[in-house]
This record gives sequence, C-alpha cells and structure tokens, in this order.
Amino acid sequence: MSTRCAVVALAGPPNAGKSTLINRAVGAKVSIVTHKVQTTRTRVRGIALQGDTQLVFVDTPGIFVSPKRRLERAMVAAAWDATEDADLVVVLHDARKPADDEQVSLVLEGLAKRKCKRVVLAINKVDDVRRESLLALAQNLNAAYPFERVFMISALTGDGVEDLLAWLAAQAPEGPWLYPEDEISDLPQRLLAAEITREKLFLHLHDELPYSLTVETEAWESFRDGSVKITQTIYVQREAHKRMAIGAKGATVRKIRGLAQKELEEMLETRVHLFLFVKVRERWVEDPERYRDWGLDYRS
Ligand SMILES: Nc1nc2c(ncn2[C@@H]2O[C@H](COP(=O)(O)OP(=O)(O)OP(=O)(O)O)[C@@H](O)[C@H]2O)c(=O)[nH]1
Repeated sequence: MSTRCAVVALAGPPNAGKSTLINRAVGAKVSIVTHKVQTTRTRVRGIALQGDTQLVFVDTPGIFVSPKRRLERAMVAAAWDATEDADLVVVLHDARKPADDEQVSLVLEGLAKRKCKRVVLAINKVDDVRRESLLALAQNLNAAYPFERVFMISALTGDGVEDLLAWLAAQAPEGPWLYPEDEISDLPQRLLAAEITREKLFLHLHDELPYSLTVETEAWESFRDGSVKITQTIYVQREAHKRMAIGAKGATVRKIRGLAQKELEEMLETRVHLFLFVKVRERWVEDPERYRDWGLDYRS
C-alpha cells in the first residue's frame, strides 16, 4: 500500500476551536496529543488518519503574539518556521469575529511575508452565526490573503469537517507515515483515560488542589477475556497535596478510582481494572524527568 503523510500547521488563535477540530479529526475525545510527541520544531496537537493518509496537525501558538521580549521573539520565530516547514497551513477563524480581527490580521500579514506552501482558510463555528454573513466574511478574509481554498465548518457539529479532512488528505504527498499506527491509535485512549481521572479529581477535590496536578497513564494491558488493566499515576507537587488526593485512609482516591473506572468501562465497553498511584513530583513543571520518581507510591 502506498502511504501519504502531511504535516498540517493549524493556525488558530486561542479559542478558535483547534481542540474541538482535532478531537473530531482524531475521532476520540483527545484535546492534546502529548508533550512527548514532537516534530523538530513544534508540538503535535493531533494525528488523524484518512484512509492511507496520516495528517499530523502541529501547533503554531506564537504567531498570535506581537513579540516584545527576546524569548517571545524566539517563540514567534519558531512558530513561523513551523508553518514554513508544514505541507499545508489551515488558518482557523472564528466566524463570530470580524475579518479585520487583530489576531487574524497579524497572521495574514505574517503569511504574506513567508514562503508557506499551501494555505487554506477554515471558517469555524458556522453553526453560531447567520449564514448570510458568511459570504462577506469569506470575501473580506480572501481579500486580505489569497487562500487556496475556503472551508466553512463547525468543529462542534462536524458540519464540513469531513470535506476539509478529505481535501487535506488528497493534497498529502506520498511518503511514509511520521508516526506508527499503533502509537497513534493507542495514544488517544491513554490520554483520554488520564483525562477522565483528572476530571474526577477536579470535581471531587474542588479548589483544594492546585491546577498543577497531572495524571499519566503508565500502562495499558488487554486480557484475553476482553478486560483491560489500566495503571495511572497522579502527580502532585507537594506532600500535603498527596495527602489530600489520597484522603483519610485512602477514601478520596478510592472514590476517584471507582468513578473513573466506571466511566472507562462505559467508554471501552468492557471490564476495567484501574490502578491509581499518587506521587509527588516536585517542580515537575521545570524538570519533569528529574523529579518523576520522587515520592512514595500509593495503591488504592
Ligand atoms: N458554536 C461553536 N462553538 C465551537 C465550535 N468549535 C469550538 N467551539 C467552542 O469554542 C470554545 C473553544 O474551543 P477549543 O476547541 O477549546 O479552542 P482552541 O482553539 O483549542 O483553544 P486553545 O486550546 O485555547 O488554543 C469551546 O467552548 C468550544 O466548544 C463550533 O464549531 N461551534
């Protein structure tokens, strides 16, 4: 089978609907692929399969910033490099915003100065505006930058998304996939499973725990009877947070485990054995590898 692969730079300001679009494209509730998956210059936000074509969506967050400090300038330059490296660029525009919106103007000016290969516009959230306003919006945006194509989509309802994906896939050059299939098909499930546990933690710990808490799915084992054993670690930054997450005699983590396991069973339609560990990973934000294994295990 001849394969195709394209790196697609997704240029959408915060809130344009990138995560929603990626979730739909990937076909699973996964908003971030992982910090572990990287192309040379930028973070991979999601990987979608369209038949024999792999579409690797990369992020371009910096291009919406007017850089002042040196670090910002470096970040913006890297993001622009990512758009130049990409096979295709999708500018995602929120249909509720005007064509001369400051952030989109910044991007269109930048695009005009660069050698981006192929740039298309996807006007998102079309479910939330009057249809009649869309034509003028598309014309105005096209006047500011000559897009190769304009797509009208609703990442939320899925309207138009298949057309966009099919078009992107058809443009993808022939070549090997950047990521193995099992890696990408396994990844969303692992992440989703971690997100489910994180959600339960937030719902039940209220404001007590800081937002720095993370959950990682460490192992995923499938058994012959169809059941799955999922092992996750909840990383917190301090001993006090660990005690909070565990609760008196383990009551909190047990409750979280029960709720998360139930939701996982519904999602996977099979029996799930969920094992949760709580670990302290001090300053993991700054140096995740170094502090990864600090702290004691707690098994629920
Ligand atoms: N009505 C409508 N809302 C949408 C659509 N797509 C996304 N949204 C909403 O817009 C908000 C932002 O969507 P996200 O997908 O998180 O946006 P994002 O671009 O990933 O945002 P960042 O992660 O901050 O970069 C959410 O409340 C979505 O539900 C759409 O097609 N229609």
